[in-house]
Amino acid sequence: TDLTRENLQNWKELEFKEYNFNAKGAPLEAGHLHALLKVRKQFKDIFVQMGFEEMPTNNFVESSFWNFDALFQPQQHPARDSHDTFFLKAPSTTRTLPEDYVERVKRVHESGGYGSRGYNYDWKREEANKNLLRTHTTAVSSRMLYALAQKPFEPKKYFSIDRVFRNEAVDRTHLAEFHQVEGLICDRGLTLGHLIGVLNDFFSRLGMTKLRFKPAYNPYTEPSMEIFGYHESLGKWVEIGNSGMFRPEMLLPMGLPEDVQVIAWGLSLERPTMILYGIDNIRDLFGHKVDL
Ligand SMILES: COC[C@@H]1[C@H](c2ccc(C#Cc3ccccc3)cc2)[C@@H]2CN(C(=O)Nc3ccc(OC4CC4)cc3)C[C@@H](O)[C@@H](O)CN12
Repeated sequence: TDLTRENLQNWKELEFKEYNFNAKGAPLEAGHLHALLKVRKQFKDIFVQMGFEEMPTNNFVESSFWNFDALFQPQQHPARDSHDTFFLKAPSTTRTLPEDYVERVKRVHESGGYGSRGYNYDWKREEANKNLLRTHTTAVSSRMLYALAQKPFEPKKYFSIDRVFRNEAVDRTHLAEFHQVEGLICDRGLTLGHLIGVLNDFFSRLGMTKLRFKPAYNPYTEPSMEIFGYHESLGKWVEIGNSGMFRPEMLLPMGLPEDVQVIAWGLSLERPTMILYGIDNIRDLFGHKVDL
């Protein structure tokens, strides 16, 4: 019917069905935030609330120097061979390193110093130049601490949450890559007690209020502790991360003052996400069939 004035009026004569206010609306086709991204935001919010600044992690490619040598990880360490690490073919080597700092790292590996015996081996520059996919975000922490040491000292709290790559056999709970979460505090007079305190604070914000610590070893931290937390709903103790105090052999060649310590800890994003969302096969975190 054409839109004449009288036609527009005739709706008054039409019979309308009673409006059903209980009818459900049509389901909205909406997207979902991926569980990993929701947990990443949860961790980021916790770090920001605790006064931590985020480190720039936008370089998956790293030199062996920053990923290993700067951390006092010896060149013959098993983690540094191609069974555990993805080395790059092109560009296979890094271009620039701070030469004076490289000299101090070479010396502390070969003959110690700063009160350390060192490892007593021939440190090779070619090994340090090899490019790789970073195996931990601790490579970013070493860059940040070196940069901090080039200015008059001020205490800092940094965190990072990003992808790391390990050339390992994949299985139900391990992929060749995962997201590492890392926090560090750099200040004068820090002790293991401060580390235990900040870990209790950090994990209590995740609902883990009972923590236990077990002595552990990392090449770049001494002492080191594995962290366990009692998970109420699982009703059992779960391993929730690793931690320690960066060694003087790492901090002093950077130029940090002798009375400055750095406490640090790390965990993953995948494991807490799997626990928080009840996912028992890590592949269910990825791929098309996700409906978290
Ligand atoms: C090769 O994979 C290592 C990974 C990953 C990990 C381990 C250590 C570090 C580190 C470090 C570090 C140490 C010293 C200084 C700086 C960084 C980072 C990631 C998780 C670390 N882990 C881990 O995330 N477990 C975890 C964390 C949180 C959590 O939250 C609860 C649900 C609320 C539950 C579980 C422990 C285990 O899963 C472990 O089997 C697997 N680990």
